[in-house]
Amino acid sequence: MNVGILYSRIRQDEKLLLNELRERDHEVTKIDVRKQQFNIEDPPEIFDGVDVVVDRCLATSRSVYATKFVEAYGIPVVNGPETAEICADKVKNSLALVEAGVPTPNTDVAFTKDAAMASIEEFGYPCVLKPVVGSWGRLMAKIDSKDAAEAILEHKETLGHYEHKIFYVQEFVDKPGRDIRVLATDGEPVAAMVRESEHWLTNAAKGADTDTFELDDRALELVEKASDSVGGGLLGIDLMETGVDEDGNPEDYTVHEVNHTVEFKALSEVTDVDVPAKVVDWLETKVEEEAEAGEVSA
Ligand SMILES: Nc1ncnc2c1ncn2[C@@H]1O[C@H](COP(=O)(O)OP(=O)(O)OP(=O)(O)O)[C@@H](O)[C@H]1O
Repeated sequence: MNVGILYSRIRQDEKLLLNELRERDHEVTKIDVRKQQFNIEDPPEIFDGVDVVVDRCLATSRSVYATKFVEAYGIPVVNGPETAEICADKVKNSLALVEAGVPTPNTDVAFTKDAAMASIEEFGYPCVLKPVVGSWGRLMAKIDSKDAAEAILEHKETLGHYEHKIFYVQEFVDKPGRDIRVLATDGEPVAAMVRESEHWLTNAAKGADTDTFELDDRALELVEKASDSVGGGLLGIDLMETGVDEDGNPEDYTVHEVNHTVEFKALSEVTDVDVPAKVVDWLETKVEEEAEAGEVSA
């Protein structure tokens, strides 16, 4: 098959994917989105012969628009634009999870400093303020006091980009010093890891320690539901444990986020699972299914 990779920078994650595809003799078309003009009717030539497109754009806005074009050109794309749109925005992400009955941290959205302050006081201290768009834990604030809240809100209102004027206030989850990242393809886990840190942000990008994690039935159920809630695809599903029993086993979970252009280098390093191989297996199946569906409707 000919796999188009939408990208603006080739990271280690993309290299892993490209190596696996080439080892299996698949053709790879690298599509640097910075160099394309996406016409509303005629696809750029680079898409000729491409069977499936994998979106690996770093910038969310590019992901959302470029995948929309690929879909309009009639080429299967993972993840699709609807999924990208939900995952790219924490508000849409939270709403989708709630609608699907997936436990997720309670969240308020407010449009003014005063309304946000009322939410913060309601949640109590500490609570969390997140930018609606962003990743790697950037510009996230754990608010420990009213003084801190006032300062952060004022900074955001005065200095922030317009997206920072949407205040996303969330309850603080007292997790056991770690969160769980599951890489899943259409709700089927490929591998999972815990990210452990003394810092309240436990993102791998922030230097957290990582280790493998065995998913129990409840986690499996939530991963499937969380994936469905955003339309499926190759996703990174982030969970926090909301309690652990005497033996250190999770009592329940809350899903705080589903990521659409998920990084898997850190996971590959920690697990025995051949992550890129699993991802390419899934892609191959997807393309076969698309081809069969095309033959049936033809
Ligand atoms: N409500 C919360 N209570 C406690 N800790 C939280 C909460 N929300 C997030 N965290 C911590 O902050 C980290 C980053 O959160 P989140 O995933 O929402 O941010 P992000 O910028 O989208 O990160 P990434 O892109 O790596 O997923 C999580 O890994 C978790 O450890």
